[in-house]
Amino acid sequence: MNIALTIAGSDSGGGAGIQADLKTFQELDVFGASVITAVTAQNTIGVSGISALHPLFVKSQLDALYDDFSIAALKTGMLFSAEMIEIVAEVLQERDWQKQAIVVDPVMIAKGGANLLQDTAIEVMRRQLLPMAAVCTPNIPEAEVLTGLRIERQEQIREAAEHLLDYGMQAVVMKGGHWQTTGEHVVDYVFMRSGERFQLHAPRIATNHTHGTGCTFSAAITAELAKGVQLRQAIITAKRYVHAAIAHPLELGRGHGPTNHFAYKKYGDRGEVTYVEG
Ligand SMILES: Nc1ncnc2c1ncn2[C@@H]1O[C@H](COP(=O)(O)OP(=O)(O)O)[C@@H](O)[C@H]1O
Ligand SMILES: Cc1ncc(COP(=O)(O)OP(=O)(O)O)c(N)n1
Repeated sequence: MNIALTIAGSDSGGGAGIQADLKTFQELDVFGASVITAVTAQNTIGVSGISALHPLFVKSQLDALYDDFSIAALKTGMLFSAEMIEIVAEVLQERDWQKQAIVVDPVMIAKGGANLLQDTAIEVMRRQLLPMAAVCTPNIPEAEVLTGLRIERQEQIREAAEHLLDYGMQAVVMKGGHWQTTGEHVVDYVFMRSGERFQLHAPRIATNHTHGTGCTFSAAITAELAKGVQLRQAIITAKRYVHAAIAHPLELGRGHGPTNHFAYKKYGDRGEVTYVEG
């Protein structure tokens, strides 16, 4: 049984954060372990409170896992503060980070507008975490913050991705959920260090139930990597997983409802996700 780890915040509403990650791991047949960085009081309407754990207790959780388990792949989600990122990076350095596939989802702002990463943490994320990533999965606003570049035209997506690849990661997925939102399709742009590039296309689903899409996508990549799947195929399968989760909403809550983590196993992706080279 392959073990995947999520280092992220708890979403009491169950649609994003640790809860989305563990559901995704389970559905994709890996054993999920978790290190909680912060607890949020959250539902589909928004975040009403955040209580970050002490970074030393985050270290205790990581040490407890590494003293017992062999982690095949891990993802980071809500890390909240510079101190938290520093301690996570320090433990990963001590624990042979090169032997694990690391997925960095640079979570910054929840759909309801709550800030999940302090401004002072951005530079620490750039310097200490991004260089360890096998893949980083920013949405377009997150990519703008990480690179300091404006992304208004398609060629600027490539420029920003190349900037991110310079930090040392093997691949970057620029998620298109927030990009050209009037179009019929969503496109995610994948840039690999090897020079390989491809786009993932899917019909844009008219739904309010997109809470946790980014967490679910990065968790699915992590699960596939934990099973030993190559990075390109892991990204494609993850896209199919999250697309199915959006396409079959559960209609829960009064705001941005959660995606359906059961859907991929039940219905597949209906063949709606395609990829295009370049
Ligand atoms: N309305 C939608 N229809 C289909 N796919 C979507 C939709 N919204 C987001 N996605 C997909 O969900 C994944 C997460 O993207 P995004 O919503 O941009 O991330 P985040 O939650 O981090 O902001 C991407 O693969 C994106 O293309
Ligand atoms: C605890 C926690 N972590 C991450 C998020 C953000 O998740 P994301 O997948 O980006 O989805 P939205 O919040 O944008 O819907 C979160 N809300 N809570």
